[in-house]
Order: sequence, then C-alpha cells, then structure tokens
Amino acid sequence: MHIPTEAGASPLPGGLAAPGSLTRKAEPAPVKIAARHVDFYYGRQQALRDVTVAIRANAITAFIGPSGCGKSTLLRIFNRMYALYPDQRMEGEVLLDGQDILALDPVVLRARVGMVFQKPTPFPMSIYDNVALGIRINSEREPTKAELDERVEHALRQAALWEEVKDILPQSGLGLSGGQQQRLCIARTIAVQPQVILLDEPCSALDPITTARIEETMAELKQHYTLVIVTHNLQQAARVSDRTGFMYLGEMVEFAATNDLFTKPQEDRTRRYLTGRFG
Ligand SMILES: Nc1ncnc2c1ncn2[C@@H]1O[C@H](COP(=O)(O)OP(=O)(O)OP(=O)(O)O)[C@@H](O)[C@H]1O
Repeated sequence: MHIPTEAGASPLPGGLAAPGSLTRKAEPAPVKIAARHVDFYYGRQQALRDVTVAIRANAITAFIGPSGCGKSTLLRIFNRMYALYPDQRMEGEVLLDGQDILALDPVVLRARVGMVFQKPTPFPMSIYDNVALGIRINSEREPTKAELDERVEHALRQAALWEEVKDILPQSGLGLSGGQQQRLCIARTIAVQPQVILLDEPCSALDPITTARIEETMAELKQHYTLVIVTHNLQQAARVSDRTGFMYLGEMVEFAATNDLFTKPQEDRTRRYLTGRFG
C-alpha cells in the first residue's frame, strides 16, 4: 500500500519534495482531524480497515472510490454520527485538534464538526428560522433579535445565498430551488460556527450549473473552515479539493495532493479506478 502522505511528514507521495521546496519551505496547514488505524463495523460487517488519514485545516479534502468502499462511513466517523446507532462500532483513534473526539460531548463535537447531506433537507419553516434555529439551540442565552439577524445574515452571506433570499426570509425554505435549499443547509451548518464542514455528496441531486455554484461556495468557505467532501464525481474532486483520498473495500489506498493523485497515482488500483477500469 502507498503510505498516506498526509499522515506522515512528506507532503507528496513517496516522500518527494515539492518543486521549489528545497529553497522555500511553506509550512503545511495544521492537521485539523487525524484518524489513526481506524476500523469500523456495522454489526459484524467490517466497513473500514486500518484507515489512517490527516485532514489539514483551511483546505478541502475529498474522498473518492467505488460505491460501498466506505467513504460515507469515514465521514460519519468524524462527528461520531455512528454513535446514534447501537450496532455500529469504531476502533482506533480520531483526534480533533489533537484531542480524542471520544472525550468530547457529542453535542459540542457536532457543533464543531457540522454535516451537509446528499439531499437538501431544509426544515419545514421559514428561510430565516432554518438558520436561526441552530443558533438558538446552541446559544447559552437567548440571543437578541439584532444578534440573531446579524448571525443569520452572516451565515447566508457565507453560503452565497443572501442576495437571493434577503427579501423573502419569512417564506418557507421548502419553496427554494434544489441548489438554494442546499446552500440553505450549508448556511444552517455555518450558523452554529463549526470549524469543520463535512459534505456527503452535496451536489448529487443538483444540475451542473447549481453544482458549479456550490463548488464556488466551497472554495470561498475554505478560507474560514476545514471542508471534507465525499463525491462520486471525479471531476468535482479534481476541481475543488486540495487533497484526495482514494478508498477501496474499506481501505485508504492512496492519499495525496489532488493534482498528484490524479496525474501520477502511485498505486495500480488508483490508476485503474481513475481510468474507469473498475468501480
Ligand atoms: N447502516 C448500515 N448497515 C450495514 N451496513 C452498512 C450500513 N451503511 C453502510 N454499510 C455498508 O458499509 C460499507 C461502506 O458503506 P458506505 O456507505 O460508507 O460506502 P460509500 O463508499 O459511501 O458508498 P456510496 O458511494 O454508495 O455511498 C458498504 O459495504 C455498505 O453496504
């Protein structure tokens, strides 16, 4: 197996130095989430095998691989979603800013590590309340109307939706288009001030123009957040991500800078997947 580079010291596969790095050494962004030797089980079925990976801050990390290889399972580990289901079990270690996530209150963890799902899922309430609800729930005291207004606007702006909805905030979130609904869900996630945003196939239900809009939004969001995306769309991973992990049958086969993974994969399985020979 190719050693996942982001888990180690070298920024490129095979321990190669990046061009120019011998003279001008940029500090890599700190590791936001580190998974170490993670195994995962649904009942007795093993879905992840010894996965070690490091997610860098203020970057977009993509996971690709054939259906059933464990991408969504890995994503759901980062905010302990699996703990909501009695039959699901993780072994190994996941650290957020160096702290074991098992030591964190799950509510705190899920506020820090937010999630956007495949299908846009606005609540059946106004656009404003879709964003305000999480703020209210996660605030220690009831925010004032002015505070709420400001945070709702800020979240909608960051999700690149404000201009389209600022005059219709009392209308139902369900009346928005699919792409607007997905950006509303991103705003809802942002509103509780997470550090990491997990996106599980966020564009699979959207048309190409709307997908492009969400991808632009992601590129803007990475200035403020750490993003992790699961996608079936290889072009999307190549377009938006800084680092990509290729998974197969529950293993992290290869993890590298996106450009390197797509242009010079180190593993035969990665090469075959990228050239459409399986999956
Ligand atoms: N709730 C569950 N109960 C039992 N097995 C599950 C469950 N969810 C996923 N699995 C199994 O775990 C493995 C990994 O699934 P996962 O959904 O993580 O893969 P994936 O790469 O995200 O797939 P896809 O691209 O199709 O969404 C698969 O074999 C799947 O059948």
